[in-house]
Amino acid sequence: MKYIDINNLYKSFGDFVALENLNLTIEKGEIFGLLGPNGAGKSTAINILTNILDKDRGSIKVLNKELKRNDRNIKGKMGLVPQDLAIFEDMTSLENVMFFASLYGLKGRELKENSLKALEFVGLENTKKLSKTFSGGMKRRLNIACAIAHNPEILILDEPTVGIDPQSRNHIMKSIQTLNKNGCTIIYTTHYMEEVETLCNNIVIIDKGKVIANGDKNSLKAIISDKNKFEVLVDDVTYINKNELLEIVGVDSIEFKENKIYVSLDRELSSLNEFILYLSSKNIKILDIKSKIVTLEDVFLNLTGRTLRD
Ligand SMILES: Nc1ncnc2c1ncn2[C@@H]1O[C@H](COP(=O)(O)OP(=O)(O)OP(=O)(O)O)[C@@H](O)[C@H]1O
Repeated sequence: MKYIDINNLYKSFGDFVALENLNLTIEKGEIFGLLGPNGAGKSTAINILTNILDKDRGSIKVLNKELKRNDRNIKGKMGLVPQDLAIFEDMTSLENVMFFASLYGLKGRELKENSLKALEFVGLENTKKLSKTFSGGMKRRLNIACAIAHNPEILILDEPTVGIDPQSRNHIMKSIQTLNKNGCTIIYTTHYMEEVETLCNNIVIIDKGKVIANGDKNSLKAIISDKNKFEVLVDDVTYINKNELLEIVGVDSIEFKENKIYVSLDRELSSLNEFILYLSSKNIKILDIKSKIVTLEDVFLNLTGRTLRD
């Protein structure tokens, strides 16, 4: 069953087109991944969906009904974890969660009980300490607690793990999976493809306000199933010209990391031979070659010629 259906969503800021006829469908009960590099339009789409921003045109249907501005019923079913922390630093964790839950109409005992449960769920204690004393990871978890105390049917998380320690990241990943198992539909936006690969059933990759690929992770990877990826360790990359390598027939993408070259090659062509001949012609010593597993990052690189974190 479709929970959200977005059709031809268009938004510009002056001359700049942030969303160019975006189409997305989110099924009830799934963890939906919205993947794209910085500036792709993820937050713009989320902000329109949550009524923070007005669209220019297009349609958004929630549970088959066109989303109207300030529809309280639909808003009450949603929880938003915004990209920028939205907590009051001079309040305790419980005060923060109770404040946001009260905006959704919770009162009295239910307000306190739900807020305590949300804090426990994200692994935060109810202390007298003010939120400003919390670590970055704790603040991120509090940000999530504030969005779930009213038990939303759909939770939208806009890059919830930016700049946090691995322990908090793991905790957040697990919390999202548990919420989903308990019936909450999740929209997860990020530019960390590893998170999307771990969490999401369906994934849409957007770039420059447009969908460039969608499907589950296996069907997305199948887009480049005719490619082999290698990690080539060399003694020196100084004299390698990326453009010359890209001119070799069958060389699809090239990335450098220190003395390693990551190369994606067409399986059908003998481009590996040509690639090695090029390195030899420059007197570059190959120290090691490893075959690599294809990731969603490679899919993005293949489709756009850029990495997600360029
Ligand atoms: N209010 C605004 N005025 C002008 N331009 C804007 C505004 N909001 C967003 N943009 C531009 O629209 C584009 C899409 O921004 P958006 O925040 O949706 O991207 P994003 O995919 O969420 O990226 P990030 O991961 O960096 O947040 C960016 O180029 C951004 O500069």
